[in-house]
Amino acid sequence: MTSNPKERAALAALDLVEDGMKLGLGTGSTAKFFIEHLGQRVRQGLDVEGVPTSKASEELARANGIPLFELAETTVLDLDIDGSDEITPDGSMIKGGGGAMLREKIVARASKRFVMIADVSKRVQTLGAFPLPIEVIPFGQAATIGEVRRELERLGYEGTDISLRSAEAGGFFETDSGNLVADLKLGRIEDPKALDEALTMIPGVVTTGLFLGCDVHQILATEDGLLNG
Ligand SMILES: O=C[C@H](O)[C@H](O)[C@H](O)COP(=O)(O)O
Repeated sequence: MTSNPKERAALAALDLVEDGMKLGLGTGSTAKFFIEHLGQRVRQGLDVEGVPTSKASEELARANGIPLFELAETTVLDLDIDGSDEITPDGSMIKGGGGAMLREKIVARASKRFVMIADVSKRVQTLGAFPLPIEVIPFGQAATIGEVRRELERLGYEGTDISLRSAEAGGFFETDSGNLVADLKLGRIEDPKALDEALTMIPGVVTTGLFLGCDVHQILATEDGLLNG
């Protein structure tokens, strides 16, 4: 058994996978472990298909021989396995550290069961220490950010540091949908629902990294075992 908490959580999620399932394949370093181990099982004969939540996960899944398909109007996934940047005991999350939150939300919504895998450091009592990513369309981004700032002030977040995410190769980070990501350093989010509603009402904001009200099963791992398990 591995001592890596992310891999441990991924392996625990693998136990939930059954023959014939349609799966959502998450994004990030924890989901990567899941996809790699799933690939091993597929090579041993497991019959599943997956919908990746990012181009990176698509490439990884293909390299690991996992059959892929596209979401259609009537597609219902059996199980979505994804990571998180912060999660509270009641399952509210910040996601999007890798910029994949839009596809991740679509896939989570299409799934009968949503399982979050993470190392235990992602567990928080209050969201917001991790900067909240929001996806913004490039057109009029400066005006959109101005609106975001005004909404934050209206909600009582004074002088929030807002930065457009940079790409490692230089320039701005671009999401798989060709948009930008702004990271909001809020520190503490008292009312995530009110914040999410206010931000998503702004026309240039496509979505936020807040995942709220999901019926999510949490698998949190330490070096020694699973939390509560
Ligand atoms: O956009 C990225 C996703 O929301 C990830 O699930 C999240 O950032 C967690 O990633 P990791 O497993 O690398 O901590």
